[in-house]
Formats: sequence, structure tokens, C-alpha cells
Amino acid sequence: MFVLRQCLTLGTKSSIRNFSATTNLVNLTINEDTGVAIMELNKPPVNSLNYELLEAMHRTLVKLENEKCPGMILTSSSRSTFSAGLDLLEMYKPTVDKARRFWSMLQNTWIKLYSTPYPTVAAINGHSPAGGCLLAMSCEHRIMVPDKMIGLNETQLGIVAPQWFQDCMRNIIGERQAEKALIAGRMFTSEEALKIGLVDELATDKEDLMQKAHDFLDEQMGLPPLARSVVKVGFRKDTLSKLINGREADIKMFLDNVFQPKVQESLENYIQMLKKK
Ligand SMILES: CC/C=C\C/C=C\CCCC/C=C/C(=O)SCCNC(=O)CCNC(=O)[C@H](O)C(C)(C)COP(=O)(O)OP(=O)(O)OC[C@H]1O[C@@H](n2cnc3c(N)ncnc32)[C@H](O)[C@@H]1OP(=O)(O)O
Repeated sequence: MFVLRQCLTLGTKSSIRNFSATTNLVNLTINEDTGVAIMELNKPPVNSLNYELLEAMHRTLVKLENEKCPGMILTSSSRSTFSAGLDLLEMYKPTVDKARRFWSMLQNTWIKLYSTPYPTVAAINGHSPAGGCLLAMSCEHRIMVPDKMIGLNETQLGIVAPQWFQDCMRNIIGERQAEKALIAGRMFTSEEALKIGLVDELATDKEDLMQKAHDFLDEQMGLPPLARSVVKVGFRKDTLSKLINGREADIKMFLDNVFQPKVQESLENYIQMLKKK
């Protein structure tokens, strides 16, 4: 039985279930019998990742870890989109302070999500470009509904997917496929993504998606948790350490590039194009 409760303060595992009470950017539902958490991104219309959404995700992830969450499903409340990736408005003509704060929160959130000791599954119920694809790739397992698009499309926008985005893709689909996909900024249909291993399973609809996500977690939760998490983090440690040890350099790379006139021009054109659609 799922129980969703509004709350204003952080409390015990059984007392809190909807945890971004002030903004509701993240709906957190916890199954009281199994402890499984469903983290639903809820920033209409397309869950673009701005500072506030990233911060709400980060807080939720910290809480889940502190409460020894046994497993988590990441999904979206939107019918069309899992996440449209980074909020373009955060990168278009920001102040240096705002850009730095934003990028640092993106790093925080990714580090937490990529390194959870508990199993994570992305229930991808819509399009998942760029930063949306990063979120999905950071989970351990990906299940996607048909006829949607996923990929790291940055090149097509005239920007560059940071090294750690690229590493996540390489870790999943391998060097050759990742190189081709990243150079082209290729978006894959759900069916193509399954074929190259970018997603693990397809689901027929949302109900099937959630059932399959629960099935994956049931299987994982049957394994000894400590051994499971040591192996997981062992596989991910090189990718994680590269960013953790190079956070300042990564922020500098972002700041150096995002203020380039060419990058600002690309962002402006893209934002205009999306608005005119
Ligand atoms: C050398 C280094 C160079 C550069 C360094 C600089 C930067 C570092 C780059 C960092 C990496 C970047 C990662 C990213 O994630 S960038 C974002 C990429 N995202 C996309 O390309 C997706 C764009 N969106 C879409 O394609 C569609 O919106 C989508 C998701 C398929 C959904 O389609 P649909 O349901 O039809 O919805 P609409 O298109 O009508 O959109 C509704 C509404 O939302 C606005 N919007 C969409 N996406 C974003 C976004 N990412 N950020 C902000 N706003 C977004 C859209 O404009 C509409 O707004 P409106 O006001 O018209 O309602």
C-alpha cells in the first residue's frame, strides 16, 4: 500500500512521505511494507533541471540514504517527458554566482544519485534528452515506455556534454557506441536505445513500467546489501573520483565555456526555437 503524506519537517521513515513540502518539485512516496521509494520529478511541463529541482532531488537522496532506503524508483509526473535535461534558462545569460551555484548543485545531485548504496531504477515514462538521460544513466537499471527519445544531444545544440556525462554513457554502451552517439549528439528512440543497451527493458505502458521497476528492485533487494553496494560502488568509483577530485576544475570548465558568445548564441537560438514550436 502506498501512502503519500504532506509534511513540513523531516521525520522518521514512517512519518514522512512527501518531502518537498514547500515546492512539491519532488513527490516522494514510500511503501510502508517494503520501504521502496518512488521519487517522482514534478516540475511541469517538462522537468527541466533548474537549481531548485536539483536541490529538492539532492535533499531527497540524502534523506533516503540516511533512512537506509532499500531501493528507489526515479520517474516523472509528466505524461510526455521524463526530464528535458538542464534548464536552459539557468545557462542563458546567468551571473557568475548563479552559474556556479547551479553547476555545483548539479554535481552534488549526480554524485549522490550515482553512488547510492541501495538499488536504483529509472522508470523512463517520457523523453529523456541530455541531463534527463544523465539522470536515467545514473540509475542501475533503465526501463522505458515505447516511442520516446533518449540520448545526450548536446553537440546538436552547439554545447558539449561534460566528461562525466560522457563517462556515464561509455560505462553503459561501451567506447565505440558512445563515441559515435556523443559526436553526433544522437537521440535514440526507445527501441533503438534497447538495441544498443542504453536502456535495459521496454514497458508497454506506465503500469507495466512500474511493475517492471518493482520486479527489478525485488530481485536486487534479495541480495546481501553490503556486498551488493560494495560491488556497485567499486564499478563506479573511477567515474565518481574523477569528478569528486576535479569539482573545481569542472566548474571552471563550465564557467569558461558557458559565457562564450558562441555558446550563448546557440542557447538563445535553441530557446527561441523551443518557444516557437
Ligand atoms: C566546450 C563546452 C561547451 C559548452 C559548455 C556549456 C554548457 C555545458 C553544457 C552542459 C550540458 C547540458 C545538458 C543539458 O541538459 S542541456 C538541455 C538539453 N535539453 C534539450 O535539448 C531538450 C529540449 N526540449 C525538448 O526537446 C522538448 O521540450 C521535449 C523535452 C521533447 C518535450 O516536448 P514537448 O512536450 O512538446 O514540450 P515543449 O517543447 O512544448 O516544451 C514545453 C515548455 O518547456 C520549455 N522547455 C523545454 N525544454 C526545456 C529546457 N531544457 N530548459 C528550459 N525550458 C525548456 C519549452 O521552451 C516550453 O516552454 P513554453 O514557455 O513555450 O511553454
